[in-house]
Amino acid sequence: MMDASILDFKNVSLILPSGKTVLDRVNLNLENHQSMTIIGHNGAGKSSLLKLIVGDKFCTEGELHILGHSLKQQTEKKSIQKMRSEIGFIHQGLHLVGRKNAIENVLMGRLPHNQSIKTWFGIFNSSDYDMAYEALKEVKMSDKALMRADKLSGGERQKVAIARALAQSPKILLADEPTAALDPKAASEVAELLRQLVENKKLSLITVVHSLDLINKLSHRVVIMKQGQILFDGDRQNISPTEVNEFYNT
Ligand SMILES: Nc1ncnc2c1ncn2[C@@H]1O[C@H](COP(=O)(O)OP(=O)(O)OP(=O)(O)O)[C@@H](O)[C@H]1O
Repeated sequence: MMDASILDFKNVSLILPSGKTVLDRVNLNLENHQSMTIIGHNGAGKSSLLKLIVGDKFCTEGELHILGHSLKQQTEKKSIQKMRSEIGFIHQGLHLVGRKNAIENVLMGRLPHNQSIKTWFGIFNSSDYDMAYEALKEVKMSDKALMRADKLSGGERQKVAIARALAQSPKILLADEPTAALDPKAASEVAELLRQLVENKKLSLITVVHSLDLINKLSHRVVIMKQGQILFDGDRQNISPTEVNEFYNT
């Protein structure tokens, strides 16, 4: 690809073997350093869209390019691994290893960049430790680096999950409902942290959210999905809260 697109969906559909259409002729483009927030009802296809972006699933129709890689069933595994190393995924539901401490969890973000067999036994080199510590500092959690993940609060665990994605030195950050498990105060704090990090580090952020009030915190661009299709894709100023609410109630 010659343009600055880091993500390019052209008429992308995902149809399951059962015949169910999960994504229906999706056209979506994102340029470097841009962000977007995706909203939609349960089952609209948001998580499936994220799975296509990281190569966990492949489109059955259309064309998909991510960070210059064409993604389809036949794409070489090596090419998918290279692309994945440049995408930090902050999962829904705080996927941390409870018995490991914060910095050990963050170090897992270095795995895609470090194929040494030692890393699979938890032995990382000092530059990996430095990057992990730096990432914890960025989310203001360096003082809790040695605390077990299962002793941290929900908001702190989510910050560690963000640090793990940052330690990967990603070009794109994907976040699937990053504040879903948090109380409103912690949710607002984590959303603000994500916004600042994306701005300061000039990353691209693609976030799936459920709560409408988070949209304003995370990005100007809003994508609304329904039944596998994109109903709206534009600046949040071009859609009123009433219209968004109407969409949610239909
Ligand atoms: N492997 C699968 N087998 C059967 N159905 C699937 C599969 N993957 C996705 N679907 C269906 O495709 C639709 C879209 O699912 P998806 O998880 O992408 O939606 P979503 O918008 O992320 O929903 P939620 O907000 O509930 O997480 C749903 O109806 C889901 O049941």
